[in-house]
Amino acid sequence: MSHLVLNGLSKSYGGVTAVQSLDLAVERGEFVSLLGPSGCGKTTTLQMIAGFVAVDRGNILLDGNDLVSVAPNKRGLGIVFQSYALFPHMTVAQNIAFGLEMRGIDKAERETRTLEAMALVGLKGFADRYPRRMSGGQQQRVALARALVIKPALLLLDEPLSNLDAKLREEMQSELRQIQRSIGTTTILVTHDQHEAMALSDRIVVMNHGRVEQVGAPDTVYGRPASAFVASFLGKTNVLRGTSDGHGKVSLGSLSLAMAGAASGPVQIAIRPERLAFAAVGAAGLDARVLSRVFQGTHWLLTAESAAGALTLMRHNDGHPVPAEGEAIRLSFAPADASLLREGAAG
Ligand SMILES: Nc1ncnc2c1ncn2[C@@H]1O[C@H](COP(=O)(O)OP(=O)(O)OP(=O)(O)O)[C@@H](O)[C@H]1O
Repeated sequence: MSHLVLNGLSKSYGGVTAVQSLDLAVERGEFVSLLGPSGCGKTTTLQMIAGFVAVDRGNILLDGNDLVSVAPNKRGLGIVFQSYALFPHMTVAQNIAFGLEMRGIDKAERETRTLEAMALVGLKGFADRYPRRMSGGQQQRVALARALVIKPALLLLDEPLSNLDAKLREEMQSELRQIQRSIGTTTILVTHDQHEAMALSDRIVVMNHGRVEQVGAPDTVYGRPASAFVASFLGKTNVLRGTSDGHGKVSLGSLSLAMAGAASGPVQIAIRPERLAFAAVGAAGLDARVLSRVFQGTHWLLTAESAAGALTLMRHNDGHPVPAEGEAIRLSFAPADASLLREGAAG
């Protein structure tokens, strides 16, 4: 049985649909991110799991038990917010021990578990410090220790790293992942940052307009996006226009590709810039003309136009000549790197 199951979860605010019939199964110990643009419903989903927002329709099953009518403080969940939400008048140790005190855990066990949680998040020696005398990263560690000390059934993280600067955020991402792996707590992260979702997650749930667009491992949603929305939300991509003959063949400008599953008529194909290569001399390919080239240190970024649409491609700065603006090029790619996009919710 999956650890957490969301079944047809729905929520509207007045006339605004925030989450529409969301289904998701999360396995024990999994790290799952809800990823999407502002307003796509990810926070509302997390808040329904936490119990802070009432569910209109659907179930939230934790180990098979429906949480919908269980009070938030009885769900046994650990939650970390973007704003840390620490108690300013309490020391680090008091902040962390608070949840244990509320649960009536005796003093000796409180102390042991608080010290363990502080060690887990790298805060040994900070017990008597007050939050205002700590950096953002340290405060977020306190918030994480406070969520974990109760040994929650689920860890819910709502944009926990977005107040930190870029370098610290990256450090905290790998630490957070390590901590989560070491304790194995099933974790749901809300983020609008695709890099963060890809770095941390076992699976990513890409959301748009209150619905799930795609669920999959990071390399799957990045490399095999199901829709134009997913392709464009997870980094740079090329969406090329072609025509399918309905019998497994797609024409893209000067290129003919074997691609199963497309009905006859116009189709859209996504291919990442780093997966486009120059075709070998004499080989078939997609003819294009370079519009611009920009040097980026480790690589060049080229834009080009083709009969299948505008393109961006990357060339590693490996000493080989790079075509100039106006030059004709022929591009190729492995059919496995191209994704047939689903019709619908683009942009
Ligand atoms: N308390 C509320 N009252 C009215 N509408 C709300 C409320 N909370 C959220 N909404 C609306 O529901 C939709 C989903 O909001 P939600 O906060 O879940 O999205 P989000 O993806 O988490 O966005 P963000 O990253 O900006 O927090 C939005 O259209 C939002 O305006």
